[in-house]
Amino acid sequence: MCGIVGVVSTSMVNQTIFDALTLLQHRGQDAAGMVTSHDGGLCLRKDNGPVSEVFRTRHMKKLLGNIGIGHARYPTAGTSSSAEAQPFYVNSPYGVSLAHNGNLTNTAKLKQEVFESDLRHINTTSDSEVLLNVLAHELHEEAKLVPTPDDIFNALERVYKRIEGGYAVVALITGYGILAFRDPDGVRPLIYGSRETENGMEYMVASESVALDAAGFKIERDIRPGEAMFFDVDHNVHVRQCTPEKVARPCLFEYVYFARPDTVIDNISVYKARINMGDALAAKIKREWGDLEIDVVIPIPDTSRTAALQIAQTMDIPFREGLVKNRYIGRTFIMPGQTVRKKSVRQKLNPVPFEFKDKNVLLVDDSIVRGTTSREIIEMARDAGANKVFIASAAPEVRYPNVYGIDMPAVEELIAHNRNVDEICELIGADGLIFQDLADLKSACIDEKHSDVREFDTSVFDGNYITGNITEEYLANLAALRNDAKKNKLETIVSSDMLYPM
Ligand SMILES: O=P(O)(O)OC[C@H]1O[C@H](OP(=O)(O)OP(=O)(O)O)[C@H](O)[C@@H]1O
Ligand SMILES: NC(=O)CC[C@H](N)C(=O)O
Ligand SMILES: [Mg+2]
Repeated sequence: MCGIVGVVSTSMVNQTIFDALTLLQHRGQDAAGMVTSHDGGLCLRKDNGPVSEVFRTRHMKKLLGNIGIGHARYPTAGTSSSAEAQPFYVNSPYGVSLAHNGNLTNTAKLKQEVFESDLRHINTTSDSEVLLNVLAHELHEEAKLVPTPDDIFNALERVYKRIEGGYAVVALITGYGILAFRDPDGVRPLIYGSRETENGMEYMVASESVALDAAGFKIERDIRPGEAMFFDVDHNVHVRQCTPEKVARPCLFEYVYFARPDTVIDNISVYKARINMGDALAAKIKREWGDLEIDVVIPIPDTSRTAALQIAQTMDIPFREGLVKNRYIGRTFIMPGQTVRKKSVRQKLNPVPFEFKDKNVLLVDDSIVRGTTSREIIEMARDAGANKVFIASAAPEVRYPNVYGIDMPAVEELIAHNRNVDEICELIGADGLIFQDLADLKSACIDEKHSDVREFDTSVFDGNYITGNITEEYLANLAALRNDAKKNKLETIVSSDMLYPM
């Protein structure tokens, strides 16, 4: 779920992109990068690490120009080597840089085509580098020394025909402008806004509205599924619908976990959705555990806070911050590798013992995926002297792999795979466990007044892959390629090979 941003400005963009990436850091904390363009030249900085570490003053000083794109990476394909940090760049045609959020689901086929028909070289195992080369090839096919927006859109229409999966993309075409586009189902989010200045209009396109708000850009609208926008260097905006018009079916997990609560995706407030999730879950708890004595509701920080507070209020039970979060440790779920994830839960969350001692505690989390967090927290609660430990999840059981940009490739790693609620409860060591129902989660996210979205990508909960091209064989290959053990091995090979020294 990387964070992407593109800015066309009337003044230097480096600080604006840096600030936007900082606001999108929760979407990817492994690597960051930025490309800016100045006088026909390009400045690129990317590396592993969080935004504040990747861009030091010495880099910022060199990132010159009024137009640029940025990326905050959570690796979901390839490896987490610095060679796969984004934006990626190819020099022909024009010099194109690209930042991508999501996953392509036909990377292997595309890669072969890129080598054998497009006669291009791919340097890494990243799906985003393949995507960039497909775009570059199709732009090249237009054979225009000076491409018009129509030439660019014509090329992009062919890209849409070739690529499959979930994607939101920003690409800087050096000397011409920024191209932004979203997959045909709108699985991955992308929004744009404008800012009026004395010197003219400025535009920002980003994964989440929060990046626009903070920089003072007025939100224009979400980019529609299958729609492309081109912001040219003269600050004109061009639009083309490249695939048949559809209502977006955004990823339901964005509302559950990925997005910041103050973001609005496809006109649905993430905060409101999480409040509604709390209401629905409280109703289920009352229904199923009506007679249970619960003394205190404790959220598992951070993301579950909004829903947990609502549960406590609805059920008239005290809400307490019984777990203190170390604010300097990132999100656990998007860390690469189970060992580091497990260790970081303990480093990140510490109990306030008297909130647990002799109490019947209801812990609330937004989701239970591998069970890493809940297992550790329940043990902590018991160590702190809790009488009974119940846990409620604002999302249903995650039973299926994700193929559109969340790194959940192997079903065996999912705690709910082939297990019922009682078995999961036993495994995480709780006295009781409740999951939200999928229908309730969907209703919590639907906002009929503000948004036309009625359906979501719910694949991780029900195995229904909306692109229609996901076979058992594909899933088996994905699991074999990207399970935790295999990933560790790949990291070692790639980093020692120094494929792409920076
Ligand atoms: O069952 P698991 O595999 O542990 O995954 C689910 C947990 O991971 C996420 O927290 P994370 O620490 O990533 O981020 P947060 O601080 O935003 O809650 C999520 O909010 C759950 O707490
Ligand atoms: N989380 C994402 O959107 C990742 C983008 C791309 N698949 C990568 O791994 O770099
Ligand atoms: Mg969490």
